[in-house]
Amino acid sequence: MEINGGACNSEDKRRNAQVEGEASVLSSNVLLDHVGEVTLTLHSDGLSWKSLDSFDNGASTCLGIKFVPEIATEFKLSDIYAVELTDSDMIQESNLTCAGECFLGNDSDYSEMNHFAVHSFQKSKSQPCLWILAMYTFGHKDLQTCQMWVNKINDSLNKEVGRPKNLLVFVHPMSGKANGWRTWETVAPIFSRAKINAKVIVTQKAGHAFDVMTSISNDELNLYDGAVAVGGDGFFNEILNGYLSSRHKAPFPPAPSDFLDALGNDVNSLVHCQKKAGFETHHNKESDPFLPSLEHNESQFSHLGTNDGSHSVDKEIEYSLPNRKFRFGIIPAGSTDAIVICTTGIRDPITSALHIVLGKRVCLDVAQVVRWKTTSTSKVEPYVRYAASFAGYGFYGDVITESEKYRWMGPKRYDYAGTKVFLRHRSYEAEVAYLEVGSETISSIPDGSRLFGKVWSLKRKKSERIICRANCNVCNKKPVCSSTRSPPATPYMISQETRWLKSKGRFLSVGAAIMSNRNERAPDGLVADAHLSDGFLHLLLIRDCPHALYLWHLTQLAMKGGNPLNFDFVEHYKTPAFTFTSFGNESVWNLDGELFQAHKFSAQVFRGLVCLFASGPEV
Ligand SMILES: Nc1ncnc2c1ncn2[C@@H]1O[C@H](COP(=O)(O)OP(=O)(O)OP(=O)(O)O)[C@@H](O)[C@H]1O
Repeated sequence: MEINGGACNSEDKRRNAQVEGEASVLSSNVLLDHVGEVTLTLHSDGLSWKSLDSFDNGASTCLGIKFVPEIATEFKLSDIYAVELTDSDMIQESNLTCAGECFLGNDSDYSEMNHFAVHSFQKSKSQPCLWILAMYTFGHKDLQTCQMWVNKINDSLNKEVGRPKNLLVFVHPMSGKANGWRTWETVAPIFSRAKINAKVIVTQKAGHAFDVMTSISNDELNLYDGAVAVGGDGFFNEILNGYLSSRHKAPFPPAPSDFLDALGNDVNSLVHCQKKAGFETHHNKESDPFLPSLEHNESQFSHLGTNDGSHSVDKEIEYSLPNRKFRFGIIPAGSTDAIVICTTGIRDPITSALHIVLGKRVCLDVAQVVRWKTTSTSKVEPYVRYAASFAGYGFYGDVITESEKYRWMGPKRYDYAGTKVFLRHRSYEAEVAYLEVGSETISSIPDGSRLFGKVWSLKRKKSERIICRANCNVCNKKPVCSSTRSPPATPYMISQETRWLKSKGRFLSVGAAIMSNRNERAPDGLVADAHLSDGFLHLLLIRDCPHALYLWHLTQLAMKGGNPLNFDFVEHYKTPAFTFTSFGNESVWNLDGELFQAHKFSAQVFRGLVCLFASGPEV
């Protein structure tokens, strides 16, 4: 269809306007704000415009000065998030510049125009991960023509797959520098322009979002396309745990090998405890010498479920995981925001909002952590938590504990607490066992690594590292998210060639990086080549060492291009599962920035268990 609506006084140009390339859906001559008269064409996959003025490539002169508009001449539908009729007065006030006046003629002509705006974005030239809002305003004398353009573009946008329509938005008002609400106010117009229904919940206290996510029925959850966290990593972790705690059904990871020894002869108490907590025993064939794995059922979180009558975790529909439709979004407003940086490449609320409204998708590995015992003297009470980015003990736990005393400092508390904990230089005794995966599984990872452990880590040159980025080959190798029928397997469940190896001693820290954890303090992250969805975590064991060497390691972490793992006291293992037992004085764990006390626990990675509205960083 072609419409010659008479935007300006150039009838001939309009008639002669030809659309090159593929067949157009709609074409009109309109005025493009800041450019002049153009032929605007809607194709099946995007919009393009061509200047009808006698200037090359849209370049023009204004008062004798050559003006080359720095705006795109075509944009893909997948990059357009909204189109709307706009108020001409508003446009006139906000947009008329020298260029606009020159091109558009006098003010009275302009005010007779009707307008529609196409909302898209541009990538920053200096930082391609930074997406900047861009609005293109088109004018036409005929209101119906403008309305038709809006309708046609909207029809095309409605055919774009994967865009959310209904979202649950959790805002943590006290997050970061206590500007969670202001951050939401900044991005909310993007959601309303994109006609997304957002149910906004401003949290009143810690645990509020968790309660909402656990108590919402699966039927109701299915009405939403996702949940958005306006806050930090800890806040996202809380929402993730609320989502998974009653819905993720999978065998537990094998428990630490001395687990039965610790119980002595009182095996009955373990069985009793499992039953009370809603667990069933489940024999794990491959985990010898580890305890048989346990499987939890829906009554595991009975305190949050139907047993106490306060919540209605529905029984009628099973919730399948991973769920491709239900995605998480994070609008960064926290103190560190490592998950946002790793999944969008930048810490910017507008960029994150655009990833959400445009319906981007990336899958994330999630670590399931099962705490068997809180302290050495406490009884066995299995308790499950999930972590998306990082679990750390020793230095990392102590920094969080210390920083809690200085909440009033805002995000700076981490630097202050970090310095104090560094000066203390405390080490902790622990035993870590990790699963070494055989060649069958390793060969499925197209990164050339054939050996695990320290050798794997230290012998690799920086140039051999494959960094996780948008459309990452490593993460896309097995698209587990495409299957909504069966639960994702952990890699060691597939492979027959598995072996548990142990490391025991005094550690300054024990860390498990599920993703690279890039952040402003560690520009390459804790592990530069960790992937978002390869089914592995990176175990980092930092053995007790002289203070100066530890400082050197931390300095390397803080440097872009540093090599923090290249030290004798650093052990690095890529593994899908590990167990941990502490001895003597204990530190605490830090799970995605939140405190977690555990004397004995097991962890396993579920590949691509959840999806995020993000496309991976363009690093
Ligand atoms: N309204 C609230 N008041 C106080 N705490 C809250 C509130 N809502 C959520 N929380 C809790 O605050 C914790 C930290 O939130 P968030 O991650 O957004 O902030 P942060 O400043 O980045 O802190 P951290 O660095 O500890 O992650 C979350 O675990 C969450 O449970």
